Amino acid sequence: MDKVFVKGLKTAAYIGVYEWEHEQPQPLLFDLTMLWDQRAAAAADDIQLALDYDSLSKAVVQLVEARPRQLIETVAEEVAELILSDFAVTQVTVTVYKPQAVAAAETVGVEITRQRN
Ligand SMILES: Nc1nc2c(c(=O)[nH]1)N=C([C@H](O)[C@@H](O)CO)CN2
Repeated sequence: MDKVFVKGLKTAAYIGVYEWEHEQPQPLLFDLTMLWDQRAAAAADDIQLALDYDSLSKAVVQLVEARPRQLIETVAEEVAELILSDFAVTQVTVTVYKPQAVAAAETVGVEITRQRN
């Protein structure tokens, strides 16, 4: 199956288990990979038949920045749910990076793959 992807999507999120993490935003980055049959869009050369990575990215940023959360696992699940419900996608892989979480590490994160029921 074909894929549409977004790599390194930047957000500023209130995220973490510590009180101070809810007082200032910190970067959360996302890689998003969606299964998508692109043949109809390519044949018609029509954005209406494509998975629009621009509107999808904007929807993800809006969701992530909307409210504070404790765990990056929660953010990953909510982003996957949004993409499966609001876009005609059957499977999505969401990777969340929290680069400022562990000083000794380049980054930390989680990755999930979810399918539409
Ligand atoms: N599996 C997780 N472990 C941890 C998380 C998390 O979201 N998922 N969060 C924290 C703290 O918020 C940390 O990032 C602060 O530096 C610790 N472990």
